[in-house]
Amino acid sequence: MKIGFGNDHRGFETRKSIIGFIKQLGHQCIDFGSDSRNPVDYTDIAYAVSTSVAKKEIDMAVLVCSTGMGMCIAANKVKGIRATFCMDQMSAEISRHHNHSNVLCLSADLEDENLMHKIIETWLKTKTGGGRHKRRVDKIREIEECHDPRELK
Ligand SMILES: O=C(CO)[C@H](O)[C@H](O)[C@H](O)COP(=O)(O)O
Repeated sequence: MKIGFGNDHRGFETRKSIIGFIKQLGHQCIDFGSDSRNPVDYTDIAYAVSTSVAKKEIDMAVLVCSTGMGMCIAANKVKGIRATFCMDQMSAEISRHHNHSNVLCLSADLEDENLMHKIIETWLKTKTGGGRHKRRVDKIREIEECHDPRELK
């Protein structure tokens, strides 16, 4: 598969190892940066990577920032993106099987390299579930299509 990767300055230290690991698993890895310790806004990286997933230029993507949370919030603003923040293999598996996650967000400061690799491997190999899981993900798509926040009182 074609897997995107993006990090901000806080994720810089992990990038080499993660890109290498994704390739080692037999995937193509498309690097969206940032290849520098200079501060960069996680929003810009998350937007570029998520847009590429939404346009189906790439299949899925991994994002890393300090906590993984900023990347996750920004990625989920892009239509078609189901970004999940995972801290263990079980949440990685469920986020794929139940929620059809297409962007995985990781924390450079709370997860070590070995754990990140295990999470990525599990996430990439887990297939999306059908039945009730697909029905619920279809409902997420409906919310995305129809929800107008101006209707909220
Ligand atoms: O959004 C975040 C926190 O949830 C990201 O982890 C960023 O990496 C972090 O905010 C960057 O912080 P910095 O003090 O500007 O390095």
